[in-house]
Amino acid sequence: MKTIKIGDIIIKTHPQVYEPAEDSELLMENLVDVKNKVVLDVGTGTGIQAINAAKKGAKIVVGVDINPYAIQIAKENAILNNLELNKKIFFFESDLFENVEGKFDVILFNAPYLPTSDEERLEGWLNYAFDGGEDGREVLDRFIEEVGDYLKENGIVQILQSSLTGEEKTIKMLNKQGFKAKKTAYKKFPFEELQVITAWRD
Ligand SMILES: C[S@@+](CC[C@H](N)C(=O)[O-])C[C@H]1O[C@@H](n2cnc3c(N)ncnc32)[C@H](O)[C@@H]1O
Repeated sequence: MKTIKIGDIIIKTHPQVYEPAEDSELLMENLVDVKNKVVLDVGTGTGIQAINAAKKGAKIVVGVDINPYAIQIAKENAILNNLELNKKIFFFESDLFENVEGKFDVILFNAPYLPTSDEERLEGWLNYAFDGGEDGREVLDRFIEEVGDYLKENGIVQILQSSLTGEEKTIKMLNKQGFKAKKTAYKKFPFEELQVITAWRD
C-alpha cells in the first residue's frame, strides 16, 4: 500500500484496487459542473472520482464497485480527504446498479474497457478494473443499457473509455437508449486514445 497525491486529493492505494492513472485524471479534469448535484460514481475504485466530485461541490456522492477492497479503501480515502462519510459521501458494493436506488443528476463510469481474452485475465479482484470481455464492451454495454433508469430527466452521464473499445459503438449504443452523446475530451497515446464520452437526453 502507498499514498499518492492527485491535485489536492490524497489517495491510499491497495494492491487489489485500480491505482488512479491517466484515464482517472482525464475524467477528473473534464468533470461536468456538479455543484449541488447528486452524483453516482460507478466502478469507484479508490474513490477518486467520487472524492473529486465531492470536493467540486456535489451535494451528495455515491460510489459503488463490485470489488469489496475498493469499497474499503474508498471509505478510508474519503476520511483521509476530510469528507463526511455516510453524510455527504457513501460507498457500497454493487455490480453496476444492482444495489443502487434513486435517480442521479450526474453518473460517472471509468469503465473496465480493455478487450481481454481468457489467457489475459488476471487473478483476483484487480481483474475487474481492466477486463472488458472479448471486445472490451461487456461491462460498458450493460452500463449503457441500464444507466437511463438511474438518471434524472435532465441528468448527464460521463464515460471514460479507450478508442480500443470503439467511440462510434458507444455513441450509437447511447443514441439507441435515447441519449445524445459526444466525445468531450481525449488524450492520445501511441496505440490508443483515452476518451471522455458525455451523454444527455434530448
Ligand atoms: C478502470 S477502474 C476505474 C477506477 C476509478 N473510478 C478511477 O477512475 O480510477 C474500473 C473500476 O470498475 C470496477 N468494476 C468493474 N466491473 C464492475 C461492475 N460490474 N460493477 C461495479 N464496478 C465494476 C472495477 O472494480 C474498477 O474499480
